[in-house]
Amino acid sequence: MLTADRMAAVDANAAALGVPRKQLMESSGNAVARVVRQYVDPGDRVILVCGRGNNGGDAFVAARFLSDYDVQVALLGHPDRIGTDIARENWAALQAAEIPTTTITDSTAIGDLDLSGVDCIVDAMLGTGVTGALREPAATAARGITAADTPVVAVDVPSGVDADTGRAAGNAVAADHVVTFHDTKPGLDALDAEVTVADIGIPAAAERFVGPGDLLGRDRVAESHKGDNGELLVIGGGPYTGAPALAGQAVLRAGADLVNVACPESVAPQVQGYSENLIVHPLAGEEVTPSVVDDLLARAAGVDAVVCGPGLGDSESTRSAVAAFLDAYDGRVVVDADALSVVPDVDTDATLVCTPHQGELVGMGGPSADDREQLADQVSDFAAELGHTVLVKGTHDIISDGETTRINRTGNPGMTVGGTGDVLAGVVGALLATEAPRAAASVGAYVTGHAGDLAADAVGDSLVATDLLDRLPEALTTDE
Ligand SMILES: NC(=O)C1=CN([C@@H]2O[C@H](COP(=O)(O)OP(=O)(O)OC[C@H]3O[C@@H](n4cnc5c(N)ncnc54)[C@H](O)[C@@H]3O)[C@@H](O)[C@H]2O)[C@H](O)CC1
Ligand SMILES: [K+]
Repeated sequence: MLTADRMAAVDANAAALGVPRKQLMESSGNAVARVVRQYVDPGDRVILVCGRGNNGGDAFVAARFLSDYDVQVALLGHPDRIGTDIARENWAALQAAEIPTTTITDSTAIGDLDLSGVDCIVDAMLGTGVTGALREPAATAARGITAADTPVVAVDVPSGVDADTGRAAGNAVAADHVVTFHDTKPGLDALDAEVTVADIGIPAAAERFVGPGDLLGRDRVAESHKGDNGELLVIGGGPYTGAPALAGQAVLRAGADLVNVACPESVAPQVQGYSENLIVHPLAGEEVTPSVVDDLLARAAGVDAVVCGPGLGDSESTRSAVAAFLDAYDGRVVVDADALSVVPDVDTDATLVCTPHQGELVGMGGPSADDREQLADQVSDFAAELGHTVLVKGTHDIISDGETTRINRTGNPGMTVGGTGDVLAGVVGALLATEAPRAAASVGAYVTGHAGDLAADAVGDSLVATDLLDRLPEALTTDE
């Protein structure tokens, strides 16, 4: 079951894997023609009523697969205003092949659309691109198609229906049969229509591997205010100073608005010294101890997400403090580094994203396996048991919440240098402020690895963690 947004992500991931949308459209059109043939005999009349988007494009392709029939392609709108290159190319192919087409360019001419004597109507006016109620001429055409006493095959979703909800903002086509692509859509269940799910050749990898499609639809709101894109608290430092500073800077580079770094007063000036962009809160003492937990809880109460772990060290007192914090906190937390080992023993209401490398995973009582797919299955079971999202860092990162498991393939051997894990924790934290845990972990791993790949292109083996910070803005943008 895929929502329209997830479908768009999978589609873009397929394109990145070398299966471009035009190829998918070819398979979609073929699949539509296959269903149409169930309703007609050779020589019968088929009319395909098409919109100017890719839904119409699917039907332009279908028309080429229906050469045994008396086919008519009706375009609602002017051919010059076909919205996408791939639909326009398929429209041009119809002209070159002399397949009969008509265009309906204003709302009065829609009355000329003669549906009498037609044996099958293909509804390809609108698919997942619909916004709001059907406008003219589609609204009138939808009434005509529904009123005709003829089998109606809808492409992807009946025009006017929202594929996510099954509802229509205005009128919509009542279809007898819906041919949808790759996977079913939530809104199709509620319809009184037969549904065919057509395999259009999207590789399973487009869903399994995190890709550029996963970055879609997460643009910052144009008129956002300070805080809308997240305020974070990083809890770290003590034996180390660089780790919390890297995590804090990564939070900002990944798009959050504000970052507070709570660290022992002994290292606070040093942490602040790395960057004027960080708001540093000194905690009493030389390491994080149970006596500062109330202070941490008070600071964490006002933020959108917490990153806990970078540079904390693993003293008994620090581990008790982390356990007490997680015990009492109910927000969203990325748990990294030395903080990870306490997770299996705490009973927390917080929503955790744990970011262990394979050694830390074992330290948490988790699995180990050399085979990626075997490890992925085991990580899924481990995450389900833990009740939290787990991101296992490695050559290929494994992300699972126990329900869905994703693999990230960005990144390179140069990233085994110190500090890249702190950057990852900060990036995931920033995303966790505004996104669901699995999405934050998946996109965080992808973006951090991508930043590492961009850095490796520039500096090769000399890569250091701060190189990643500089490349995060580019790694977060998508060409889509
Ligand atoms: N992987 C896939 O899922 C594939 C899907 N394909 C097909 O592509 C459509 C979605 O195409 P898209 O171009 O994004 O949108 P539409 O064709 O549905 O509509 C865009 C078109 O409609 C106009 N419009 C929007 N709202 C309204 C309205 N209320 N009234 C009138 N007109 C409206 C808008 O202005 C645009 O011109 C998907 O459903 C599949 O059929 C491809 O085959 C590739 C693989
Ligand atoms: K449709």
